[in-house]
Amino acid sequence: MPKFSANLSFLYAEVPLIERIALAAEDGFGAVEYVSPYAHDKAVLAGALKVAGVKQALFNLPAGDWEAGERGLGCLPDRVDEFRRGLDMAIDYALALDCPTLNCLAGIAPKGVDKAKLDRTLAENLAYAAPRLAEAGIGLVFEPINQRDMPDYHVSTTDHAEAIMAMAGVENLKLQYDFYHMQISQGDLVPGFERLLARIGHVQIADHPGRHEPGTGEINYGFVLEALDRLGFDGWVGCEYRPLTTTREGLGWMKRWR
Ligand SMILES: O=C(O)[C@H](O)C(=O)CO
Ligand SMILES: [Mg+2]
Repeated sequence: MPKFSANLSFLYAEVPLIERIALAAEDGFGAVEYVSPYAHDKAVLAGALKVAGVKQALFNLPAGDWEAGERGLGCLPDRVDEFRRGLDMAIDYALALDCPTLNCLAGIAPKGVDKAKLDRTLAENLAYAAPRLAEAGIGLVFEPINQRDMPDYHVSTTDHAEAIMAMAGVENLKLQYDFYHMQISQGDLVPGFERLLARIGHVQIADHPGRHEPGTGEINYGFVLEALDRLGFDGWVGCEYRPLTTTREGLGWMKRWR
């Protein structure tokens, strides 16, 4: 049975983040994840997880100035110091929240900078972070994101991500396989997942078009989720979709998997 994590940057958006944790638990999610915990006191977050009885599955390394359009520091050659400082803060939060996995956002490719230099910077940052996270008992993932939702995001395909992993050459580095982005960037969803299974540390789901609940679009999530089970994927499956109406009204698709 897939283990579902509620992505609180998308679900229960009608209430503040801390309150979303209890709602996710009431609806049967075993874990929560979100883009960023850093605006919140880690003790408050840890307390809310404990009271609700859910785990923290994932969050992202500090990703720069989100409001200004930044989407990660991973590939940015002039932000390496900031990346490293952010890593320390992320480890601090992950230990307080008992979070097993952190996601590194590669970032938007700056105009006019050689792509090979961006690749090298990303690989070096991942190679710096992975062993430090391993020492703290935390896994590292990074995620290809489609160009339509995030124009100029540096990594959009699994081929590119695999090349970066080969350059980084470290243990403790896996992929975040987001079926929504994969559908837009390259398709071949289940065979692609199966080929990379041993290198996948976290999964996320949403339907396409619209990035809404499974069952609202063209992706056959019955088939996809059965495949995850059949293939023995035992990581968290993050529900990273925008509910068509409210989160609760849109949870019908999950009943089959309880
Ligand atoms: O957008 C996504 O798919 C991500 O998983 C993310 O965390 C950045 O928005
Ligand atoms: Mg995602």
